[in-house]
Amino acid sequence: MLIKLIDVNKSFKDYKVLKNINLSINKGETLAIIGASGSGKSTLLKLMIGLERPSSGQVWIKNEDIAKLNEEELDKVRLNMGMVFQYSALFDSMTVADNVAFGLREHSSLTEAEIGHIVEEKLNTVGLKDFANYMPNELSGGMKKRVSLARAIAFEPEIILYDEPTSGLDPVMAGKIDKLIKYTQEKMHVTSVVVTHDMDSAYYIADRIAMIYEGEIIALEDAHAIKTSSDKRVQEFINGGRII
Ligand SMILES: Nc1ncnc2c1ncn2[C@@H]1O[C@H](COP(=O)(O)OP(=O)(O)OP(=O)(O)O)[C@@H](O)[C@H]1O
Repeated sequence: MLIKLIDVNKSFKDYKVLKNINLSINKGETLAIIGASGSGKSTLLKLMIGLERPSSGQVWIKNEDIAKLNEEELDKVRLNMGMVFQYSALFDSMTVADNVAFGLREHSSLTEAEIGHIVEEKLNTVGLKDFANYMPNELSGGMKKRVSLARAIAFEPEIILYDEPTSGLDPVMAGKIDKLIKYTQEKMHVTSVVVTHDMDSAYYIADRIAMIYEGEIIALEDAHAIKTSSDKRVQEFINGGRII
């Protein structure tokens, strides 16, 4: 087990966003998290990387309960994790190559030559080797997401968390991102957690799909079981409210 949440609750003031979450994610697995807007998906992802702390419960990443760690200890755990944010979160004043190199420069003792080599290799992986010297504002949304992915894999982390990686992209670009997510799993044996609204993407990339409804996990199954679920809330969500 690489990630394990035990009895996790999260409230903002009096509002309970996540209720009694128990979730185990295996090494090498891709888990998709689906659910309506505001159901708590992003909060769940943030708990897994320590950007939010649970109000109660445990968040195990490998052999550490990160809910108990201070910022410095958390930083060490995060070196083993990559995150692809919803809006890419690139530094606008840095080139694509510098964005990908940023974490390596901050957190490793690699030489500039070694970093340059890694940046080239990762940009090549995401199909952007010719864009190293571009600025983020010269790229499309899908290209920015790919740069963000290159940055997330630069450290060769064991875990990658994706917050809506295909939202706002056309179907072809969304398909490219999905293939890259699958590539990181198959070739790099990464464990991935992907928050998405995109059911085609969830079916394609995920070993299992977790559905959150009003802060609770109401289904945790493979794609076939989700598609054929007898739970009305699941059917309504996956069919976009169009009950069939
Ligand atoms: N820092 C915060 N302070 C207060 N409330 C918050 C905070 N972060 C999230 N919330 C609330 O928690 C709820 C769940 O938010 P979250 O972003 O996890 O939902 P989501 O399922 O990812 O939604 P979406 O699909 O729209 O991104 C929302 O009602 C939101 O307003």
